[in-house]
Amino acid sequence: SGKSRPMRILQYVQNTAVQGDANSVISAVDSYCANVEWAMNVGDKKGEILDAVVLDVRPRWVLELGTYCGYSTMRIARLLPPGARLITLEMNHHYAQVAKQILGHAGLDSQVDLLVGASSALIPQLKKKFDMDKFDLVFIDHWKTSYLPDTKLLEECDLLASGTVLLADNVTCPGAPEYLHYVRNSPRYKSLYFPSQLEYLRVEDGMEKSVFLG
Ligand SMILES: Cn1cnc(CNC(=O)c2cc(-c3ccc(F)cc3)cc(O)c2O)c1
Ligand SMILES: [Mg+2]
Repeated sequence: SGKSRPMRILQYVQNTAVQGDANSVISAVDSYCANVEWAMNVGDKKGEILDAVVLDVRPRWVLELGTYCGYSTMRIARLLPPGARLITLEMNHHYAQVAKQILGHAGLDSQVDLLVGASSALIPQLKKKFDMDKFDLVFIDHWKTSYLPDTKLLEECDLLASGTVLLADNVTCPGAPEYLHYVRNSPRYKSLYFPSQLEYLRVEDGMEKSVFLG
């Protein structure tokens, strides 16, 4: 039952996870997607790399590109210091609707602003909309062909400070070759690859951590 895969994930979360307990919601999504049907969440293995980066950066302002069901949104939001904000952009209305409900079940919706629309249209509005200046951390996990143009747009909109960390999912599978070449060859980034596995599968994937040097 459940019309879509995101709906089926939401139903499983609502039926099995403890309301207000983010870790139980994260575990519920992982067990559903590992045992019932695969879904493109960052997953538990790469999720531990994401957690470590969030804890290291201790960001005040976080941007996520690509919300999907809100799995990585939860992983980030549950680790944020008080007063920090996570803005997540999703262009698919149905995914956003499901993510909002999953974030609500986890009790994390107060730290998160979920915007629906094209990242290329939303990014230029963020400073004014949220009265903010620079992001401390950007998690990139949307269309793989959008990674590079949106990174250049973040630079152009002056949303990156010296020290801002970009963390990109799927740089090996499905891959983001143009993005990788850019961050690894530009003098404006210090880049490092974190090898891992594609969510819920024994397939190589990894995340690229790139520090903007200003
Ligand atoms: C429809 N859509 C809305 N947002 C997006 C952006 N995300 C992805 O495309 C994405 C894809 C895969 C993946 C798919 C098939 C496969 F065989 C191997 C990997 C994994 C991920 O972690 C992803 O983030 C896609
Ligand atoms: Mg991904």
